[in-house]
Amino acid sequence: MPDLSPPVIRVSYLSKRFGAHAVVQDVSFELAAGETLVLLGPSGCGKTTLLKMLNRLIEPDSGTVEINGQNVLSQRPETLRRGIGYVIQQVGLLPHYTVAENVAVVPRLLGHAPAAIEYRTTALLTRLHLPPARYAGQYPHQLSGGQQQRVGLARALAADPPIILLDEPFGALDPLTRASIRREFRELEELRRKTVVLVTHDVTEAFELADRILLLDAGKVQQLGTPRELLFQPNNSFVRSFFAGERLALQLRTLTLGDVFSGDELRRVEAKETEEATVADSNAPARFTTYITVNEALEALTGSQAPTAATFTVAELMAAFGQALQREEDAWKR
Ligand SMILES: Nc1ncnc2c1ncn2[C@@H]1O[C@H](COP(=O)(O)OP(=O)(O)OP(=O)(O)O)[C@@H](O)[C@H]1O
Repeated sequence: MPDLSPPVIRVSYLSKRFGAHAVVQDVSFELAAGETLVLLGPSGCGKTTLLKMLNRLIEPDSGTVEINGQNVLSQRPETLRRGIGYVIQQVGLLPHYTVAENVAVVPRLLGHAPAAIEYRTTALLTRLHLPPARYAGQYPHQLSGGQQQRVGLARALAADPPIILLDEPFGALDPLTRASIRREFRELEELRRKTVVLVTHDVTEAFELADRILLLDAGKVQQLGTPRELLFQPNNSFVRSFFAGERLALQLRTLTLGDVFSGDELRRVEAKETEEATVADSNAPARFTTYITVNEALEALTGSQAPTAATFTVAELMAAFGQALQREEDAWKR
């Protein structure tokens, strides 16, 4: 049976001008429940304007946005926004409220019971590595940028909205903090179930987080597709040149062990891992499954927790990766 449920977000022919400047032009896309769409493109291409039209912080000139099959214009903006989590680069925490009070803002507006709010706040802060005993009573200025960003994310998740919009959520952080928060973000079970639209101009970030990427230039969609499609099957020269500078890094993050090794080779690795797996605790080294990316495998092989079960070396992995790239490029040429 085909799935007849409407997409969670459906955007049709959305356009917006500021004066003579057409900032978003005829943008359409659909997003299924649980999908993460990344809006990517150079500075000023209209990403933030597009994102803000989803929760009516900006009203479009033409086109429609439907959330769960309902036109957003038929709902009061305040009601609509309470059902959609929103995180911005500047975080926007209330300076005179504690961390716990900041997280509780929307659940309070929604009239949730105080005990339920406290339970939820405690759980979220714990999950986001901000132990409540230490951080719940602190004020935003007492936190580092990365910690403030986590509080912003906890606040967006507090009322458990099915949709989360994120505008350059890691933009203000230094590259190392940025990479580690991004990893935590990806592993957060809470977010995996949600429909997410995330704005970034960072291609690595887009490739790590996106199920699909919408690449914009001057307000127009240049390509909408999976990271793999954008990388190996670019629609036009803009798409190709946009990724040219980081091609190798992106290829390493796109191809998985399943792509580079044959089924037999992977079965050998998995059999050895199973044989050697003694305690499966959270400190156990990463396991080499079909789905882990070549980049993750390289990090595991060269890191302090190199899996003893590896049946291949870095050199063998790179050779197999080179061959897989060739196969991939040949396949798209055909
Ligand atoms: N309220 C406004 N009035 C006039 N022009 C605006 C307004 N908001 C945005 N713009 C212009 O629209 C264009 C797109 O802005 P937008 O913030 O959507 O881009 P962006 O892709 O998110 O950029 P960045 O990555 O730099 O944040 C820019 O040229 C910007 O100057």
